[in-house]
Amino acid sequence: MEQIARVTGLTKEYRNKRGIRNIDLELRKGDIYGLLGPNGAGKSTLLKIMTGLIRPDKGTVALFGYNVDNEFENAMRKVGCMIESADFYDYVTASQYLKLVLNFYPEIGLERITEVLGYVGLSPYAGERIRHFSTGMKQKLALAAAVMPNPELVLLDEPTNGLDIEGIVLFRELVKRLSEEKGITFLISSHMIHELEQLCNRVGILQQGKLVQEGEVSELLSGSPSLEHYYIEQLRKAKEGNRDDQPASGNA
Ligand SMILES: Nc1ncnc2c1ncn2[C@@H]1O[C@H](COP(=O)(O)OP(=O)(O)OP(=O)(O)O)[C@@H](O)[C@H]1O
Repeated sequence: MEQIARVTGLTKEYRNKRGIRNIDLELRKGDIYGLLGPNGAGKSTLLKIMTGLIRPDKGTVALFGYNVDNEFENAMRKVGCMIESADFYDYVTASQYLKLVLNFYPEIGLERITEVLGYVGLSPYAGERIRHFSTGMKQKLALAAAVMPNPELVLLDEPTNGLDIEGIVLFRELVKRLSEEKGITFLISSHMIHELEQLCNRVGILQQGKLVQEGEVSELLSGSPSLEHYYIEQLRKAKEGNRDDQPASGNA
């Protein structure tokens, strides 16, 4: 299976000694990979390094075979992302905002704006100022921007935060559709285990900055009644293992 992303020995320690430690991770074409972990486990840190927003102390990230650190433009060419809650110029409308995003992609026509607004269910609000949007609507707009360049890899940090039930279902259907129809590979961080169980083919569990477990959802579920059950079990084991270990690198 074609390799889309390769993370090797990734380590980032903030001044407070927290962060992530020695993460290895691989994304293969077509994966919908769920990154699970409690608050402070290191999910955002990992995604920020993968998209070049912060630099690691050690380790490398290769996207499509290009190193994010020194071949950034090539590495990011086929990547869409939504990292932490999106900040917008809130005096512009949804369409105007997406038009600004299009400035980064001169090869893409204006008709794509209508298309991506339709994907996320925001067509009726295309002409409305973002200032009047709810949190969930902003999340949807950020997702629309992430898929704008027809990416082959999409990295999403807590994408369902602030979404209502309908929004969550719509999001799930959208990811599944983009995965099936366009073959897009996804890395999605979330606390929402049930969401990831229904959506992902593979998951990794981050705990206190370390990737303590990963695998195919179908395999993990063969020995557990649910992903939630499996997840809680893994966190418990990791905590027990940590008692005799070094001071934790995360605060989870
Ligand atoms: N800029 C920073 N300076 C110092 N510590 C930080 C910084 N950013 C994150 N941390 C710490 O690093 C650890 C990992 O944080 P991170 O935001 O990556 O976790 P997370 O898994 O995304 O958490 P959440 O689910 O709460 O968003 C936490 O202990 C956090 O307090």
